[in-house]
Amino acid sequence: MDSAHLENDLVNVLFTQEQIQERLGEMAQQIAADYEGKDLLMVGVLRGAVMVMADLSRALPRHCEMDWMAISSYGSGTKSSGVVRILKDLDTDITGRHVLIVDEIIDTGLTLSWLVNSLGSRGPASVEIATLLRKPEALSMPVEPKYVGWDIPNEFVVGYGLDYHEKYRNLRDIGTLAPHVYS
Ligand SMILES: O=P(O)(O)OC[C@H]1O[C@H](OP(=O)(O)OP(=O)(O)O)[C@H](O)[C@@H]1O
Ligand SMILES: Nc1nc2[nH]cnc2c(=O)[nH]1
Repeated sequence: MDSAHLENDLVNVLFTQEQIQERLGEMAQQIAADYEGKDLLMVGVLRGAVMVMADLSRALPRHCEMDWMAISSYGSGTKSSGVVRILKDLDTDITGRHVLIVDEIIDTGLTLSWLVNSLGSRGPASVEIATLLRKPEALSMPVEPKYVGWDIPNEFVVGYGLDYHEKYRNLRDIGTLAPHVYS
């Protein structure tokens, strides 16, 4: 599959790579201001958050540490159920640390509300969330990301870390897939 083919599978580009970098730059400025004088541990949620973590952290004009978690949500079909299992835990002791969870999308909100509770029980100084995208369903969940790139409609999106059957994560833009991909 060449890159031209990859781009052609998008029916609608929601955010271009330029828009994504600009928005992440704005979020980074806000994060830098909010965490001034504090240590900052950014926790990426594998695998989709790899791109956001790479670009958001490099847009930060300050030091930060990074760690990663891999979690799996169980549910029927493609829906998350909120029953979460840790596949890879943090290597860092977060007691007394300022933790910023970095993810690319909050959909139902189940995964991150579980993760905030889980990390919150380890005695951190604070736990906040930065997500590039948020879908409407998450607004009715007890999960309040401090930093949100964009609120988007309830559509399945791919690119910039977001996959469809593990493909399209390496697209630079974010968009919706053409119907022929699903058939
Ligand atoms: O708000 P929710 O409905 O719980 O969904 C959000 C989760 O879904 C995505 O991960 P996914 O399970 O697709 O795994 P991936 O990062 O490995 O692609 C995303 O990174 C969040 O962790
Ligand atoms: N690729 C992808 N993964 C998701 N996980 C939760 N919502 C989405 C979405 O819209 N796209």
